[in-house]
Amino acid sequence: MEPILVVAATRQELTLLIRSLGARERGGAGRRPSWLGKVGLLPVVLAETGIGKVNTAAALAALFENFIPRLVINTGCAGAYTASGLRVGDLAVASAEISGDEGVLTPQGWEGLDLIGIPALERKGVRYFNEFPLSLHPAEQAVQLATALGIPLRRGKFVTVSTCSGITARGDELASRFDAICENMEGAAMAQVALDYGVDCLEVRGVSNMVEDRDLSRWNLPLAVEKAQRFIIKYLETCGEEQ
Ligand SMILES: O=C(O)c1cccc(C(=O)CC[C@H]2O[C@@H](n3cnc4c(=O)[nH]cnc43)[C@H](O)[C@@H]2O)c1
Repeated sequence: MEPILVVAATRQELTLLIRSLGARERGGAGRRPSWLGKVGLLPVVLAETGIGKVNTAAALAALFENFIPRLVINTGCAGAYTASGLRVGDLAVASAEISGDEGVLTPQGWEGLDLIGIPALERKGVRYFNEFPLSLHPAEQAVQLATALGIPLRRGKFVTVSTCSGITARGDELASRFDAICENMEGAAMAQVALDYGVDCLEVRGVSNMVEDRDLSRWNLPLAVEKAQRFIIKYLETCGEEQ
């Protein structure tokens, strides 16, 4: 049975999963640590990619050269945009990922890679510039599971940034430009590499902070990563039951 792969930027975002799945360290993720565990009969590989798009892309390329999972799940925390309806501790599922700061700043404003005319990825005749779709079925399953469990979760577009928005106005600008609900630093890299290798992908993040004028006293990273991991465990259990 092909494993499901779960990736996160930091160890904190995987610790509960590693423990709950009785996972043991393995190789095969390039220069990054990874573990193999099980949910019932379902094998699950967990990998710590490091922060940001470069680390995520490097880790996923190394992993996919080693094996092709049936699904890759990106988890961790995220900053929610003010108009999203999300609150700290809620969950968010990506319908699409957007590379939010790859493009050109012109005198008329920001433009994406389409202005340059060079796509980030071309696959099966489709040119992908800044936006990468995520797989529909796993996201719908996640929404249904959250509804059944009474867990607050919203599905919408995520923005991936290299410069985090520590200013309310910048977050509001990205939210309205891309019609997005939250931001992070890795998801677009996962979605692009998964699309390139033809691997289904899902992204579920816990909201650690609102994207507002930077005030770390209002953040709750431990709550966000715990909520996200507890939900991923439930999701993996439903995948295991389908076998
Ligand atoms: O110190 C800061 O100002 C700061 C700003 C954004 C994120 C952090 C982190 O410590 C977490 C980075 C980590 O978590 C994801 N994340 C969480 N919140 C956000 C956000 O508001 N904007 C972008 N990324 C966020 C991200 O995927 C990283 O892996 C500190």
